[in-house]
Amino acid sequence: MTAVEVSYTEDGPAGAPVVVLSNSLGATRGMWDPQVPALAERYRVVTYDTRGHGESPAPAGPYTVDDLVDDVLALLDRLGVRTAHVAGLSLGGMTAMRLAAREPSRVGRLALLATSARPDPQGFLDRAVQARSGGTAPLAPAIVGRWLTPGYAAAHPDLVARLEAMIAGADDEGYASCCEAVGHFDARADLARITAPTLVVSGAEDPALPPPHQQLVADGIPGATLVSISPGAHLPNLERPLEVTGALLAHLDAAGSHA
Ligand SMILES: O=C(O)CC1=CCC(=O)O1
Repeated sequence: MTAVEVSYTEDGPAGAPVVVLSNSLGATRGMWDPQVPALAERYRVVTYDTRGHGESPAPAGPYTVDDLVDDVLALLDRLGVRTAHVAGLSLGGMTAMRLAAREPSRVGRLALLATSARPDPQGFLDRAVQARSGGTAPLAPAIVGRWLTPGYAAAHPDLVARLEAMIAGADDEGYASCCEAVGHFDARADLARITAPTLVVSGAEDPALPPPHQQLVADGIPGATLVSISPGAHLPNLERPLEVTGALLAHLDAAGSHA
């Protein structure tokens, strides 16, 4: 499929090394709001909406994660960026992982949060059917119930409402097609080929993609480091922003890392 022109935002100094942040299924680039200000102090931070989400186009499916990688490469080309650090969460992590395996020269350092090299397919394929038939809004409460730990969600009703609205705002066909991209994703054979220095982050209580998924990714990528955020669920960057931002900065700032 032809790459689409995704909608994006840039923050930080124009001449600084570039960090691209890729969102999870159902979220928008706004999910990175807690990370952007600190990262933008010394990086040119590019956040974008994965196709089917936020302000990006939602062409008719099916999509594969390779299509989403093509969108990121097209974005980098549009920005005149040859090499970027790339961080992604969940579906965004799958995009980042596949990008690093396919185009190693375009990725400096890699950060893979709450993601998987082989998600359990059926749940995502079933969800694609539900999104097409009934829309994303009715799915939102159950999905957000996996993004935050129960205690944190109960204490932060405004955040829960904002996240549910993000999911309801996704294009139904685009969201369903991204569910299918997740359901068909299998990067297990890619892992050993990834050469970018890699940080893997787990939410210790993540019910969506539990820690064994990130353990498999960290075990498969040569030299990868695994950090567990506890308590933390599927979006630990929202619930534990200081820890996750700190881990990202420590990884990106490592000596000789500047892309
Ligand atoms: O939406 C979920 O339930 C969890 C998830 C899987 C892939 C992704 O990006 O989010």
